[in-house]
Amino acid sequence: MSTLIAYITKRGTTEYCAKQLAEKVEGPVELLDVRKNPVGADWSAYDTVILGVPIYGGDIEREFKQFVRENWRFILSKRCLGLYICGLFDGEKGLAEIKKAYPEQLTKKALIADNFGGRVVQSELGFIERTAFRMVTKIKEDYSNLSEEKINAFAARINEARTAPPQKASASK
Ligand SMILES: Cc1cc2nc3c(=O)[nH]c(=O)nc-3n(C[C@H](O)[C@H](O)[C@H](O)COP(=O)(O)O)c2cc1C
Repeated sequence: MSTLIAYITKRGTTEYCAKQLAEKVEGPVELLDVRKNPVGADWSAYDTVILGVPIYGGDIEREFKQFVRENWRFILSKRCLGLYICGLFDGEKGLAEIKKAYPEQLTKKALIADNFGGRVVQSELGFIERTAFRMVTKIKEDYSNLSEEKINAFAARINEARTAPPQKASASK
């Protein structure tokens, strides 16, 4: 069985993370850019699903919300589920952004849900976005707190779960 990594991206960071995961997760992996294919996938082909989305203004894009809303039963039925976001805020704020990005049923089911960090290239932003970004973050330079370690740990957790037997026997004392 294969892994599906479904993501959306505005400026490439979330896609970069999806491609990194695709290299690190064992077995066949397919990438799905939800903006290019909002209808979704042939879900029966996958036992593992990874979802990735960037955070803008504390929220995620409507297109991705709709994709998850329309497919959540399929997503929930998978043996292995991993969720990530790309956002600059870490700590409590980052955790709150993960909770807001994904429905509770999915975060509960997920083996791992993490914020990989984000990247901003000032010259890629339009005037309004640049102004809003600078006001909120006070960051005026190009910036990255993207964590390769988190991507590696995420992939390792998925690989560990995929190779584990489907159900663990309950331990008797
Ligand atoms: C206008 C703007 C608003 C942003 N708002 C947030 C935010 O509310 N929370 C956050 O954690 N990161 C925020 N970010 C950082 C993005 O999540 C980060 O740049 C991410 O890497 C974008 O992913 P993408 O390249 O896949 O679009 C913002 C960035 C910009 C440019």
